[in-house]
Amino acid sequence: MALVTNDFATPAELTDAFAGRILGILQHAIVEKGSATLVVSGGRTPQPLFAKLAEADIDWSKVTITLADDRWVPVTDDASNDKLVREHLLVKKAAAATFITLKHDFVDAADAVPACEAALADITLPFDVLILGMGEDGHTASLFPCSEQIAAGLDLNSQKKYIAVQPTTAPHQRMSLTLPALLASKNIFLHLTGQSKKDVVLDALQANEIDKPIKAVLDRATVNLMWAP
Ligand SMILES: O=C(O)[C@H](O)[C@@H](O)[C@H](O)[C@H](O)COP(=O)(O)O
Repeated sequence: MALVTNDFATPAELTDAFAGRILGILQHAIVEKGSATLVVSGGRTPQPLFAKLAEADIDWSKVTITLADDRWVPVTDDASNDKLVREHLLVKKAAAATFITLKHDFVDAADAVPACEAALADITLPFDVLILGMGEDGHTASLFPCSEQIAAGLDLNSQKKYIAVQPTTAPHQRMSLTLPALLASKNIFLHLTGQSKKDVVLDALQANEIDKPIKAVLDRATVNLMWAP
């Protein structure tokens, strides 16, 4: 499919423009169908974007927000994406949004997959907005190339929306949307800063095989790269 590159001079300019893009899509979805869905990723990159979105004056009560993935840690743990979203996105005006957590009360993430599937059952796919991040290893969401679960996570025939992942190059068990679930999105954004990550994306585009999970998304969807140095 296609990579649409949107380069910005600074992360601040990226944040402002990206927030505007997202809010426009959400607002259109609310007007068109009375609701909107936003899937966000965790990590460090999205925090300024979350702060910008949280201040926006749209009808957040019509928006459902969930995570592309989470670390299998208590939601009080600083590594938790659930905590990140609750502290930086579900505040101010965006506090009125509905949030679907991935973190259920199971010791092992694998035991929580049915609960995650059930929690998402009432959401009509495709998602309106999906925001992906990426690691230097080309992982996206928690589809890690190092994990034993990567083939299952990238299986386009999977009927599952979630998969429990045990990366070997990153801490914590993870819960992640599967590739087919990620691709069930009307607008897919890849939110990156720094030249090295951009180079990973450009190399993945040129690669002949899917050696990096991000390529599985790039090959099958129109991805809007939102990038700043
Ligand atoms: O749980 C996570 O860590 C994310 O969902 C993951 O996919 C993230 O987007 C990348 O690892 C980039 O993270 P940074 O923005 O911190 O570089």
